[in-house]
Amino acid sequence: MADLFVKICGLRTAHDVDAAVAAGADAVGFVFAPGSPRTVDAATARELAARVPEGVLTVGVFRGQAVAEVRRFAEESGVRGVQLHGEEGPEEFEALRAEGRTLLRATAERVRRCGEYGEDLLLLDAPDPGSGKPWNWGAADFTAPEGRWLLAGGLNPGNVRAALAATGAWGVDVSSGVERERGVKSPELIRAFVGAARA
Ligand SMILES: O=C(O)c1ccccc1N[C@@H]1O[C@H](COP(=O)(O)O)[C@@H](O)[C@H]1O
Repeated sequence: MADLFVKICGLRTAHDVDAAVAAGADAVGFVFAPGSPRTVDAATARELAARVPEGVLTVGVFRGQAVAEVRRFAEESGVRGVQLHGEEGPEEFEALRAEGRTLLRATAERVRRCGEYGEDLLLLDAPDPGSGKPWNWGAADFTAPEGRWLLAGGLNPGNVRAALAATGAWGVDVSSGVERERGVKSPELIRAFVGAARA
């Protein structure tokens, strides 16, 4: 599955970014949501994003933050994508769309298709994002949404193939599963994850 879209999230150092890009990630994420062991400030994200080649999408990750704050972080860091994990509705997506960024809508709801809120990519995640806990994507009654959607939540090099086989996801997103300890990425696990996802 050569075209599988892979996003590596929660990067905090130049080393992390270089490892994700070298492994072949399509997108890299910087967490701006407060309270995460992966949270970075806008200036750090700007430095990290500057290392990322044009063809790789840089994404700012937010949870329950006001549009004005999302906009400020996005502008200050220069990320080209915005991932929202809160209760945002179509109005917030519409407001952010005006800035021309790629919009990712992250949800634990059973959403039927990508694009209902004007998002470019839909992200089906666990109720507790960034926890590394899988959700029941393997359940018999799971119905994949239509369109471009990413599976996230508790993925790792050991389970990503099974997750893709069970769901048929268009892409995958990982954070905890490529860390050697909470908040600390492992280049080896990043490589192993991308390799397994695209095997
Ligand atoms: O990574 C975080 O700490 C985080 C905080 C707030 C919102 C989202 C966060 N991460 C996102 O969670 C999923 C999957 O994480 P995991 O692989 O289960 O750890 C991914 O989309 C991250 O972007």
